[in-house]
Amino acid sequence: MSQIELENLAFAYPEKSFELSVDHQVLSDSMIAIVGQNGAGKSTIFKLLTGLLKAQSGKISVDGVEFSELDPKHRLQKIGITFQNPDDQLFNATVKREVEWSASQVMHDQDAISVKADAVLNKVGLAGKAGENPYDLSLSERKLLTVATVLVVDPEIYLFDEPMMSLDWPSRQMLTTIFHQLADSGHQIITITHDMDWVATEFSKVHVMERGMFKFEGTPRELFGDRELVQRVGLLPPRIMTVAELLGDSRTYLSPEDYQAQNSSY
Ligand SMILES: Nc1ncnc2c1ncn2[C@@H]1O[C@H](COP(=O)(O)OP(=O)(O)OP(=O)(O)O)[C@@H](O)[C@H]1O
Repeated sequence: MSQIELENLAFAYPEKSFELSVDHQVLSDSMIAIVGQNGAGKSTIFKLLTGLLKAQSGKISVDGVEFSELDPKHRLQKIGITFQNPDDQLFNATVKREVEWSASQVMHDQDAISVKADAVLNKVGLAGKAGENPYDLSLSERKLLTVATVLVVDPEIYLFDEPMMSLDWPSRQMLTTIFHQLADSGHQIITITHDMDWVATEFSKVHVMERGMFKFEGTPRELFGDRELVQRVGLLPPRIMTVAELLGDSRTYLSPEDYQAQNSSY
C-alpha cells in the first residue's frame, strides 16, 4: 500500500488569508478520513497533494518519490481525485465521453478505453446513462460520474472530497462497497468528510485538521473516545454516542451494533 509523506510543508493563499503548516505527517493506512471544521484546510491539502496548488516550501513524497518530480501521466496513475463539487471536473458532451476522456490521459487503445469506460459506468450504476449529457444528470449521479472518471484510471491512491454529499442511501452504500473493494485490492483511500457516523464505522485511521495544521491521528475509537478533543475541534460524535449520553452512558460507541455488542451482557 502507498505512503504519502508531508515534510515541512508551508502554504498560504494570497494576502495570507489562510496559512497551512505541516511539520511532518505520514498518510499510510488503507482507509483514511480527514476531518475538521469548515475552513480547516482539508481541501487545500488535497490540492497540494495533486499538484493543483504549489506549496511555498517543503515537500510531498509518495512512496519515497517527490511527487512534483513525476511526469503528468505518472502523477495521474499515482493519485486520483474527485472534487467536492462535480461541476468543477465535468466538461464532456456525454457521460461515456467524460469517462473515456479521463482514461485517454493514461491509455491509448480506443477499444480498450471504451470497454473500460463501460465497465466503470456499470460499477457506479450509470450504464444506462452513457449517452446523456452530464449536466442532465442529478447531482448524485454527477458525483458518481466523477468517481467513474477516477476508477477508469485506477490510480494507486484515491482522494475523495466529500464523496457522500448529496448521495441517496443506495448510492452511499454502493460507494462504500466500492471503497472497501479498492482498499482490499491494495489501493489507498483518503476521504474528506463531515459525516462522523460514516467515519466511525468505515475508516481505519482518522486525521483531524484544525486551522491549517494536523492535530490528531488515530483510530475512530481513539478519536471519539477523546471528548475534549472532539468538542474543541468542533466535531459531532457518532449519533449513537449522543443517544447513549442522553441515557446517562458516556462510553465510546461507533455504531448501534457496537452499542449492542458492548451491552450484550445486560
Ligand atoms: N482560492 C482561495 N483563495 C483564498 N483563500 C482560500 C481559497 N480557497 C480556500 N481559501 C480559504 O482557505 C481556508 C481553507 O479552505 P479549505 O477549502 O482548504 O477548507 P476545508 O477544511 O476544506 O473546508 P470545508 O470543510 O468547508 O470544505 C478557508 O478559510 C478558505 O476560505
